[in-house]
Amino acid sequence: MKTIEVDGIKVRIQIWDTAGQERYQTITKQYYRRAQGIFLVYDISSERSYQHIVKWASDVDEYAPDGVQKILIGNKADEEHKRQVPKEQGLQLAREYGMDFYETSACSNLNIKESFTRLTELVLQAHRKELDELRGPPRAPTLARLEEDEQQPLGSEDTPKTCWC
Ligand SMILES: Nc1nc2c(ncn2[C@@H]2O[C@H](COP(=O)(O)OP(=O)(O)OP(=O)(O)O)[C@@H](O)[C@H]2O)c(=O)[nH]1
Repeated sequence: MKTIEVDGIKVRIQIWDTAGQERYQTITKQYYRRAQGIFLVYDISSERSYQHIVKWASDVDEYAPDGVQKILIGNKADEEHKRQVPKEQGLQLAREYGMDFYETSACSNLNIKESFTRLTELVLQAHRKELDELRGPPRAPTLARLEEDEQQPLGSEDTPKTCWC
């Protein structure tokens, strides 16, 4: 679980890292059904992992809900010396699928926040109508709610902690 702020809205996202290995695929497919956003990730130092994206994308088409948002990721961008997949090749595939594309590095923290924020933005946009209903028209009760929120103790769900002891 992670809370991020997008467009002034605090969004709590639940992240599942599915197993890549073939033997877990029966389980993996179960997770697609409730997904709202999906990262398709390959390793820039492995042409083979890039080739697998076609299979992942077709599984997502088959098992994920229709409106699911997808982003293509080329991870391990810190391993430039081992690169087998040119950035242009990743971009090209993303264009074909109509997806955004990021090269990331979990090691150097490159584009991690950016890609999660973007995927969340896309999910929010896709659910804009429900979101507007949630926000509701601006009216007095909102003020009352704000006052209530201010009284929440430090360390409650979305309040950043200043001390963990
Ligand atoms: N250099 C580098 N190594 C990475 C990066 N991200 C992950 N790794 C390494 O790659 C290996 C595999 O990482 P995992 O997170 O297990 O990859 P995965 O795709 O979830 O693997 P599966 O569980 O088989 O699906 C580990 O040794 C990680 O430390 C990265 O951005 N850069």
